[in-house]
Amino acid sequence: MWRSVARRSSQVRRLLSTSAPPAGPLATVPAPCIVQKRGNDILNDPWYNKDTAFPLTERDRLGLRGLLPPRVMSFEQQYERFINSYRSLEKNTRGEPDSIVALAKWRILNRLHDRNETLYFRVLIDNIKDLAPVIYTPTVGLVCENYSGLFRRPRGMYFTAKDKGEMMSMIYNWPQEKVDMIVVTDGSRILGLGDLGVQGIGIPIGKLDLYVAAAGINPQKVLPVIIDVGTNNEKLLEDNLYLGLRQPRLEGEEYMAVVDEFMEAVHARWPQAVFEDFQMKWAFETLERYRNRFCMFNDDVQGTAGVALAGLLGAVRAQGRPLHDFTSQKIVVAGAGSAGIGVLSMAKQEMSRMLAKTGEEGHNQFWVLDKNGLITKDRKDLDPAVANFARGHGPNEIPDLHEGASLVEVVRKVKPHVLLGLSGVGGIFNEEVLKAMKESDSPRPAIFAMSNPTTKAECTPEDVFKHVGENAIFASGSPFSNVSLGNGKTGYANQANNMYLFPGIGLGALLSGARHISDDMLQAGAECLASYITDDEIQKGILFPEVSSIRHITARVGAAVVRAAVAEDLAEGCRTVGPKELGSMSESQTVEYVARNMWYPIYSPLVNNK
Ligand SMILES: NC(=O)c1ccc[n+]([C@@H]2O[C@H](COP(=O)([O-])OP(=O)(O)OC[C@H]3O[C@@H](n4cnc5c(N)ncnc54)[C@H](O)[C@@H]3O)[C@@H](O)[C@H]2O)c1
Ligand SMILES: O=C(O)C[C@H](O)C(=O)O
Ligand SMILES: [Mg+2]
Repeated sequence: MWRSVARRSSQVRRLLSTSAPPAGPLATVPAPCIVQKRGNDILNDPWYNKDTAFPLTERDRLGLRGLLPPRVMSFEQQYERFINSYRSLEKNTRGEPDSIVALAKWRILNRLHDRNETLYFRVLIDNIKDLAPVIYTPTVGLVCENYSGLFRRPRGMYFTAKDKGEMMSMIYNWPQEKVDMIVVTDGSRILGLGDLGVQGIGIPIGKLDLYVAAAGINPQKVLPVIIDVGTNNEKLLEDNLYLGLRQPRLEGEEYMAVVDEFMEAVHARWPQAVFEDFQMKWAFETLERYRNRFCMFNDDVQGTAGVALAGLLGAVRAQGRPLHDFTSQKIVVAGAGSAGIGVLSMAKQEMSRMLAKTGEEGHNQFWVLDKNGLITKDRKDLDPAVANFARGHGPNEIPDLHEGASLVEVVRKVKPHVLLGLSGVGGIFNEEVLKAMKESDSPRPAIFAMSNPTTKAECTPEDVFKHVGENAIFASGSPFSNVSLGNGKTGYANQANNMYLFPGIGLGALLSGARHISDDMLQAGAECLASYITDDEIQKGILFPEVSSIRHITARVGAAVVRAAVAEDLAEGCRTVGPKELGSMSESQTVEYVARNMWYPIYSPLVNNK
């Protein structure tokens, strides 16, 4: 794989330097947009509303004369006005508790989202590094926790256990003819915050904001969905203001029947869905059940796996070793849930692929812990997905590492190259554990604290560089600031979040017209991400690109996914571009094709058709 990564990486760099960045508008004169509405109905529709930027001719044409103040502002002026208010808010809330500031920022953005989508997404795209933490992790976690109190307007669709038998007709209540991307949760495991019931809808909303900002999915064609089958969160059940079904979660066949009906209903109208933040048992069950029947993937299992794999390969490069040495890296994973097992499965697959090329035999390179400590074959009632990684009693085992051993014991004895956390428990990579990582067999011990939101991160970058040393490599699921190490040196706080992959996987699947999303398509996306970072950056401890380049990355990941779909004969083409044409595109032409199809927020002239 390394050769293909290196080749791809040089092509990607060439493309970056020679072609226009996919972040900007591709046509200077936007195509007109036909609207069926007039007057106030347009002003109240965030998809068409331009606020004070409606030109006079359009105000006449659309019955808006007199409904707006007379001065016509430009898009740029509106943009500046919003950014100024946002910066004032930052200034005025300085010194307030973090959660107050975060929610104030979310509110001002959410109000813009509700009012004027074009301006909202331009603000988001141009300031993605600053704003991703507001619309996505960590603030999205806070928003979900407080959703019932924050609720002002609905967004997306709410399917519940009480809608059984009605979903097929309900799906036609959604006003848009076409939907390209659906993100759905059942609210059962929201980030590391547990069961938040209906309030989990904040996650599909936040993820779809990223689909628009990073992948250029048209915001008129996205659909956030919550499937509310109740909640087992006692606090919510007792809360009078809770907006979801006040009943315990459906389980077993009753649960599956609701999700099955939703999938059939949604599929009757639109093709693509992404599953997000389902508790482990349902994450795996629904993935197995639907992945070959529908064009869907589970982002926590599969998106996370690809991002982690890119990081793990980066950690090998940082040690100055050939990629093949990945097969002998010792990896300790804290968390045997949907994300942890997803990562382990993909990493194991990658190791097997590498070993198959040289005909070598591999060993179990993973030590996995859950809330009861190290998982061994002595563990009773092991989930089959987890059992694959349980430690045994063979000659390759480290003596004395018993069932249920603590994290610090495991790290001390294994001396892993990588310590990866997907436990949802904040702070478990404590001083003792990190000091044990100092004895790692790697010259660049890597610590991935991937749990979200920030409060659930297994450790902070400060702790890592202090206790493990300056040569350590750090990545986290939620954003942290880099650490100044003195002597002008920087300890990089990478963000290892599935946001680097899910937009590209979705976009690639859409633009290839893939019937379903295969392992090869996912692997191609992960390899593309891994190749994005140069050797110089890797040496500095940079494993993932800046969030500000997410649109560039997504165009390339999307193209890699398209090409993998074509290679596997899964691509049926999209709109006027058929499978044959997709197959004849070179790598750079595929990137251009993907970039060309990314929506970009500019005001289109509106033409009334009523
Ligand atoms: N960075 C990313 O892109 C990304 C992607 C997906 C999930 N996540 C995060 O990963 C976390 C877990 O997600 P999930 O879907 O796997 O959840 P899950 O509930 O399915 O799994 C959590 C696992 O952690 C284990 N665990 C609990 N306490 C532990 C401890 N003290 N030590 C070791 N293991 C412990 C549990 O037993 C379980 O196996 C969440 O915080 C989520 O936000 C991050
Ligand atoms: O939502 C995120 O930030 C990443 C991931 O999907 C998670 O569940 O934590
Ligand atoms: Mg998730």
